[in-house]
Amino acid sequence: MATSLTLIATPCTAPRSSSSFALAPRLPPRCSNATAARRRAVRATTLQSDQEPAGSGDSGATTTKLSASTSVRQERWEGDLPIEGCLPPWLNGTYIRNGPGMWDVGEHAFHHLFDGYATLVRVSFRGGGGARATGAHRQIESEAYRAAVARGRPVLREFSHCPAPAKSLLHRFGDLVGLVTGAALTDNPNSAVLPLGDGRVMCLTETTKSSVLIDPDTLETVGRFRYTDRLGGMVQSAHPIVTDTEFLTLLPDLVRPGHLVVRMEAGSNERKVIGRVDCRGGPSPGWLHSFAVTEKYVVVPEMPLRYSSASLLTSELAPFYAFDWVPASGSYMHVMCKSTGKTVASVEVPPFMAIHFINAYEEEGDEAAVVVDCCEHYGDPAIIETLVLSRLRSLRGKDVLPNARVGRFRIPLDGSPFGELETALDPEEHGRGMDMCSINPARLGRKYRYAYACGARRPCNFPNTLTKIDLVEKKAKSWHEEGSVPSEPFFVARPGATDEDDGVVISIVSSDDGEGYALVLDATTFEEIARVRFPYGLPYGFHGCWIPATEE
Ligand SMILES: CC1=C(/C=C/C(C)=C\C=C\C(C)=C\C=C\C=C(C)\C=C\C=O)C(C)(C)CCC1
Ligand SMILES: [Fe+2]
Repeated sequence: MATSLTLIATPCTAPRSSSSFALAPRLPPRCSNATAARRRAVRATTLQSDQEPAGSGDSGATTTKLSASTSVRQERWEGDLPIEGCLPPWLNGTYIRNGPGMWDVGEHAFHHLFDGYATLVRVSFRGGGGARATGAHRQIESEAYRAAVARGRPVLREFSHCPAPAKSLLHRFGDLVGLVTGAALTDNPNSAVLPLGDGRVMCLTETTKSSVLIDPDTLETVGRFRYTDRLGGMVQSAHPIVTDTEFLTLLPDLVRPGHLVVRMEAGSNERKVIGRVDCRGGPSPGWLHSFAVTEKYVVVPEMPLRYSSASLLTSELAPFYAFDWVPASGSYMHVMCKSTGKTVASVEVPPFMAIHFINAYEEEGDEAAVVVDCCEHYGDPAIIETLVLSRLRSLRGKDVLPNARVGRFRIPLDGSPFGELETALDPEEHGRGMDMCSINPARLGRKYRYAYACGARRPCNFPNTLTKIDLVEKKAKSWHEEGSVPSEPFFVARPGATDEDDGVVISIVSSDDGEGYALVLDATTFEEIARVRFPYGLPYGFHGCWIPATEE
């Protein structure tokens, strides 16, 4: 494991994605066998194997293996990728994944998975006759990242890292201003990557200042996304709900515990308030990484893992980094009508701990309700500590991943004070672990059958399978390869499909032996149909997106 990082600002000479299909040398023919595909040299010309161990195999650069929790060794790389198996003829477009790929800077090694500086990984596919794939990775140039590289240590507050207080009184005053204004918080956008309805592509995490635009072809950081409204706010959901027409998100209010529900039209930079939900427990809002919507409603969760205002304002870590676990404060679900901004239900629910919400829908009739599904950790915040890097690295193969289930809330819309939380299917189906979920986006906010997630093949200390969960039959199918860590399975629908699971699932896999590849599964059968190998291992990443190719 490297504890320091040499940054190599590598000029990319390899062709770029959209035009690269035309320029790139021919890759192995469709449905080539794995050996033949691997024998073809990957053009890894931008990897500087003399300076940094970059990978393995045909690139010629062999040494230290990169795996899920090893920092990426170069700022960027771009090149052609060999395809093993068959890409579906309709799979034309670009998959981009965001995540915390760099946990070491200068002499500083971060402590937690969530701390890493954002690394984008891109795979552009062209299926059909003469199938091709190109790949790339690149660091997002946030202020946090650039300052850390320049100083050889982190300068802003990351998830588990608070910079030491300044020595001089004058600088301490500066620190205080930074804390109160939020300027001391990171802008490292390592969580989601989202194509907006107007064609721009945004990356972000939970600080409002972290929203940036990137170029999906070059992965270059275009610049900060500047909200032109005056809503301010230090934090936001890392998972806005984005459609062709709008961007919906929540802005937690840390002073008067609650959340603003806001909407931004495609093409605009101005968020407008739909309404406000008051939190019912205290002393601050429940941590809100993601939330759910139905066709009519926005569902605002409130769990007992709450923002620690004291931690955020004093730059000292709380028991759970930026959060306090306050079980006595209760758990609630609030439902706001999108068109009126009125809260139509606010119910107490059994204790829960959820980072990622899967989907929600309305049930009509005498017992009208909103059903909300999430990756639920049995009301226990232990998962946060499981994701400490030293544990991820040292406890491989040990059965220390806390149990998780598909938690299904039923929120009655008749004014009843309580909602229900049940387990949607036997958790043994997915190995008692599950998180990092996706659905067919056409089912967003509607009744749906399939969820894709990372599950567990025990013993394990981290989710290590891809799983397709059938919420009707209450069964799951899984993909697993010994020693491999797959990231969020991302569903891409076949153009023109009507069946919910007609498409593919894409995930990027980091294996213990230093391999990195994009895996393409048939979403119906959940069988592997192709893999596209990078010439080096890839760090773990969080969330992906799909950008269909435009007609040529
Ligand atoms: C959370 C706050 C901050 C920073 C957050 C950042 C930088 C990233 C959060 C990423 C998350 C929550 C990823 C979740 C992944 C879950 C996994 C892999 C689960 C696996 C389970 O089996 C600030 C900005 C520091 C301050 C406010 C709060
Ligand atoms: Fe997330």
